[in-house]
Amino acid sequence: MHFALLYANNYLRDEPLLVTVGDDLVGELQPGCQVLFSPVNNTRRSVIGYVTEITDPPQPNQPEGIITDILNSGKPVLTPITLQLSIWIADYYMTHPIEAINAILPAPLKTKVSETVELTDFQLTAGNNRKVVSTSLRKEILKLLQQRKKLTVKQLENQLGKQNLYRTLIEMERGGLVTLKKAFKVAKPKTKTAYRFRQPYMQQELLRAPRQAAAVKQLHALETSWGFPEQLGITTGIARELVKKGIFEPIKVETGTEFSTEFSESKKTIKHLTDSQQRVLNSLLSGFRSGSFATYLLHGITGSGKTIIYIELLKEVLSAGKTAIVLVPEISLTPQTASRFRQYFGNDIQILHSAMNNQEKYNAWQKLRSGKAKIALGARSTVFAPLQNVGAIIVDEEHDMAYKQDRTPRYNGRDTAVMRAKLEGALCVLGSATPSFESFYNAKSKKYSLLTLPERVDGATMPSIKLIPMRENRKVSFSISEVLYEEIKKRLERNEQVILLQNRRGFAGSLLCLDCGEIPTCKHCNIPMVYHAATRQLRCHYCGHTVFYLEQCPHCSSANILYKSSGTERIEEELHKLFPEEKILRMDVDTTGVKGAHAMILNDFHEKKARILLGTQMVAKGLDFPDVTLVGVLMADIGLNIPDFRAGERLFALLMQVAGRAGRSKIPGEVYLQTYNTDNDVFSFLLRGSYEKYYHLDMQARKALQYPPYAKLVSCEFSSTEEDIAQKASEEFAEALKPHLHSATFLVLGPAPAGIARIRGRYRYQVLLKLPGKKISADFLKKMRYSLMSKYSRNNLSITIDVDPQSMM
Ligand SMILES: Nc1ncnc2c1ncn2[C@@H]1O[C@H](COP(=O)(O)OP(=O)(O)OP(=O)(O)O)[C@@H](O)[C@H]1O
Ligand SMILES: [Zn+2]
Repeated sequence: MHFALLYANNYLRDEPLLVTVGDDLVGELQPGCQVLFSPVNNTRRSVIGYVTEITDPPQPNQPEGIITDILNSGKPVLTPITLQLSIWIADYYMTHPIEAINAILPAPLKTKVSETVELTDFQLTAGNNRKVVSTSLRKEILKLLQQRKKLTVKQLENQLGKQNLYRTLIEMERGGLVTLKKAFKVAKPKTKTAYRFRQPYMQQELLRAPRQAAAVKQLHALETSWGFPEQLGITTGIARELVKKGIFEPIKVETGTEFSTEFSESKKTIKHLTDSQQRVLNSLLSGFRSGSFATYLLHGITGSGKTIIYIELLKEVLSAGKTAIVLVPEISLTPQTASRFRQYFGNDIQILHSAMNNQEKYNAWQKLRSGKAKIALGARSTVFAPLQNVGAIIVDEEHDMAYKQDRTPRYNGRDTAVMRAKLEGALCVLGSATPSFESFYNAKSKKYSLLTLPERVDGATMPSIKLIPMRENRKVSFSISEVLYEEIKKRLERNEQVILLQNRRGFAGSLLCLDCGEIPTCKHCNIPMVYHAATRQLRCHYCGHTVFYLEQCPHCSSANILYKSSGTERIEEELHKLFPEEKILRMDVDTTGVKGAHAMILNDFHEKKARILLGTQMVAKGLDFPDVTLVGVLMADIGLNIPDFRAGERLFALLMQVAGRAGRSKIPGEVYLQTYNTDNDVFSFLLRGSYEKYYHLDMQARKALQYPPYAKLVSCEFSSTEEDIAQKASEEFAEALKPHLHSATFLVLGPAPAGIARIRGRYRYQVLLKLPGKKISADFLKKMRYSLMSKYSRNNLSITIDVDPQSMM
């Protein structure tokens, strides 16, 4: 008898299951293989599992089932290193190994979609290779395939009345007779009807119906050549009227955000690296050549030319016969970076993004697994790319919050990258103009090697930053000061470009009644709702709940409403009034909901089809446009009010990043921040351009209060549809913890209702653990979790443990 250890779906355990291996599979099976196994007591059920070890001789335990087949052509789906990584994730982030494995593998690999079998050309032309076709079973299979060309494994099994054919098929594949692969039904992309002008728009067209006229005007103003009825402020009925009149025509537009490679930029040849770039590259290259694990933090100011250093490093990695991983925060937001890498590496690079369909994802994964592509570039989960022999892992914009996954397993892609590099014996490079304070601390304490690029390339200088105190300055519109207005005007006169940032949409558009003080809040989520003028609706940004809004207080009917801070949409209107001739590009969640929208907006800006780009945080990320000479932040204080100890760090980074979009070539840039509280430390250090001084200041506060990096945080969330259960469970948890931890080395905060006390009808309580001594037994926490969950299983209790939480709302 032969045995193996495996983790299986639906078995939420920390220890692997012991199973027997069918005799015919011995020799095929390797650690990392995806298999089907049948539990002892239910041989008809088959569950997908992942083998971690082949053990022989047997252990004293009773086997819990038998492996009946191997999937994925018998090739392991986990490399020895991604297998180790899954165990590390499970341990560090306090989840189960099977959950970590399921996070590592892309969806199409985990589906029950049966693999299909096809004859190869070789088989059709070269005649039969006697050795391989010798058994009658194989002959039967070939005969069936000759009739039907392509069959799923299941169909073959049914037709032949046999089970577990994989083993045989794998051998036939090896003999070159058939190929096995998964084929997915490609779902038709979702589309929605939009409208565009049938003929080029002509001003003289007189429309008496005011709504139709407004819609025509609105469509003219949009950055896209088409618009959905709600963007045009009309019903589908009115849109059809316009179609009848021959003014509009309907088109189908694909919805869903998708990365588009349509961002086109001609390849820039960089003749030689600057001295600083060369110095940094040399350090990285010698680190790489030494062949051992090391982590570098590349602190290069905005516009210092980090991308080309990554590219030069990767060239060396590939020529040494190794592979590499590049992580970016959100791929749709950085089409420019992705396209630059592609220009250099062509087919050697595989870009991964969440909007690929299953077939594309599956193909991309196989390409990396087989070594046909040597570089994987993508967001967070790309850290799990099935590459072997990884020589370098690059984490661009390493400070970005998007690296943290906000569902189980709650891993941080950046930290996982460092761990994977360690397991691979590879080089890890974390790059940013505003490193996370944790990473900077690690560099200061010599855990990482610090490399700096202190100046911009090509003689460009850092932009100058100025504050506009809003209380003392005249405004030309609700959200724009006279000073900023004049500066924008100056840039337009010189045909330069402007980027305007309005921070965070969740806070923009909030309402307050100046008569009764009412703030409309979502009845499900207990958070303020946001006003959307286009649809005249209030919307909850957590659960999507909407209500109609008539620009008056729902409580006392007063029309005296304060729009606490304006959303990008409202600012766009103000800009239209101030600069009626100017085309304005707006980039926020509303304008980027359709396929390729980010790239489209950025392309337009790149080609100078518009000179003003207005947006949320999206406009702060990595954009590199030489003609941008002015950056304006409309309410620079927003962001400081988030209940989070990292609020200062985050706002500092955001403002520094957005400021860094200005003056990236010969013409110097200027940055204006409209503020309400000019005394804040964030602003004073920003004016001095002193990232490091602000870091030291913030570190003092963190040290005093024992926040990371001085302590490790673990946040435990208790939620239930019954409020008292969530509260009771969290109290019991906190009580049970106390005797096990010594007050010198830990702190338990709470329980308290979470920042957002209710989401989708569930009440949430939080217990926050600060662990200066770093370690708490994961086993202990997990056991408490299980026992509480089973105690309150009838009350719908769920407990989420978040290690190193990034946001505690
Ligand atoms: N040695 C060089 N000579 C001339 N131009 C260069 C050189 N190195 C980089 N550049 C150009 O400088 C610009 C800025 O480079 P890059 O976008 O890599 O900056 P970055 O460090 O990533 O900045 P940010 O952190 O703001 O995104 C790019 O247009 C790039 O092509
Ligand atoms: Zn809601």
